[in-house]
Parts: sequence; C-alpha cells; structure tokens
Amino acid sequence: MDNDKTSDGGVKFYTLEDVRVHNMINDTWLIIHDKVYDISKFLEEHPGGEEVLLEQGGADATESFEDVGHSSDAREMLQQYYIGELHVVRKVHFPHVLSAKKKCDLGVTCSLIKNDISFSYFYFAVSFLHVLANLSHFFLMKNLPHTHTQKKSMIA
Ligand code: HEM
Repeated sequence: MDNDKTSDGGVKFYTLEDVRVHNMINDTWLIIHDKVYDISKFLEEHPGGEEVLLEQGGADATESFEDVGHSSDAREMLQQYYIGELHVVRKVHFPHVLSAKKKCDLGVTCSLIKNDISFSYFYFAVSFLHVLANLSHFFLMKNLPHTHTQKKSMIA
C-alpha cells in the first residue's frame, strides 16, 4: 500500500520511498523534475526502448531524461502519465534538523539526524554559556568599585 497524501488541492504527494517500490515491468514509476509519473503503460511505446525506462524505474530519472535531450513532444507526452508530486518537507525553523529530516524522507541515511540534533544542542549550550559569562562579567564589573571603596574605608 502506498503511503500517499492528498493536499487540499487534490494533488497527491509521494515520498521517494513510495516511488522506489514501483520498479518493475507492469508497475514502473519515475520522478522527473519533482513530479511522479506512472509509465507502466508507456514502456513498450518508448522510442528509446523499454530497457532504459526500466533501469530508471522507481527512481529520479531527471538527469537521464534531460541528458537525452528529449523533444517538446516527449515532454508533452509526460503529462498523460503524471500521478503526483514528490513530497518535499517544508522549511521552517531549525534548518539543520529539517535538512536532515528531508534527507531522511528522501531515503538517504537517517543517522545524520542524530548528529544534526546534537549539534543544535551543542550550539544552544555554547550560546547559553556565552550569555552566562557576559552576565557574570557585568555583575563583577558593577561590584568592583564598591569593593574598592570598602577596602579604602577599611584602611582609613
Ligand atoms: C516517461 C518519460 C519519457 C518519455 C515520455 C520519453 C519519450 C521519448 C520520445 C518521444 C522519444 C523520441 C525522441 C523525442 O521525441 O525526443 C524518446 C527517445 C529516447 N528516450 Fe525517452 N522518454 C522518457 C524517458 C526517458 C528516460 C528516463 C530515458 C533514460 C535514459 C530515455 C531515453 C531515451 C532515448 C535513449 C531515446 C532515443 C533517442 C534517440 O534515438 O535519439 N527516455 N523518448
């Protein structure tokens, strides 16, 4: 079963994981420019042969598609096989974590996330210590003249 999501506009979104399993004859999906195509019924019709399409099955074929220099007719043909968009995680705060999450969604190793999160904590801790050091310095400086006059009055 595909883990596809439908937005308000009725567009379906697929992750790379969803697309990856459609990599066989009679069930071939491709990604071209972040759009997902079900080209199962096109394999035999492809002027460049079905082999090249099967090789790209379940994957991002943007580069191979562009390398061939397909005609505008070929680009128009694509539309009839369109089934949805590649799911991309929206960017908000914490760019380290989100970029790692996106990599994870796109099927690249997720272990990077842990490193990125610990880097965020490390960055937070360093900033916190920096603020603490500045505050201590501020209060120390504020109290110094006071200590000095105290010493002077003690001597007198
Ligand atoms: C669903 C996506 C695709 C469509 C609709 C499509 C369509 C076409 C069409 C109509 C042609 C005839 C030449 C032209 O009009 O440009 C063609 C040729 C060709 N296509 Fe595709 N194609 C697709 C994907 C791919 C991919 C992913 C590859 C990857 C290698 C590829 C490789 C080729 C090759 C090698 C030729 C032969 C070029 C030649 O003989 O000069 N195609 N394709």
